[in-house]
Amino acid sequence: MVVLLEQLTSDFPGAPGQQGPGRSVISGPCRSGAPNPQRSPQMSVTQTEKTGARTDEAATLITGARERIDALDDRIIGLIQERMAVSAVIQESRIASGGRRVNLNREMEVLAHYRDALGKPGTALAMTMLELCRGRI
Ligand SMILES: C=C(O[C@@H]1C=C(C(=O)O)C=C[C@H]1O)C(=O)O
Repeated sequence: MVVLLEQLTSDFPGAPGQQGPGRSVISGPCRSGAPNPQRSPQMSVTQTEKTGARTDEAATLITGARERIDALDDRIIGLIQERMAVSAVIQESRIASGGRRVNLNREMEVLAHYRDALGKPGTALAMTMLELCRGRI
């Protein structure tokens, strides 16, 4: 499954780095199973398979950058959980006062905020986040 995900996310034709200037084309012996002259013996097959890199240098860079991404994702998830808790306080207060859980005018403001910052995918991200915070409507 891990290998499949790796292929899906980094080896499909439209993946970042698959096209355009600066992409090094690997051909010849590497593809036919013969030893890759760019890959040193110290580099474990596991690391190259995990990163999709063809050189030690790229594998090291990718491994370090992925650790940063994992740390960022942990913080993003923590912030989303914090947002869910704050949103719940608002919703419970409004419901207790006799109002409704959902306030569409406010949700439009949130959607516009994300769209202005991140473009069209920002809207989709905000919709998912709103669903996490108030459930499906
Ligand atoms: C948190 C609120 O309640 C609901 C949840 C929202 C959110 O999580 O951003 C926005 C609007 C409401 O549907 C609010 O009104 O501010």
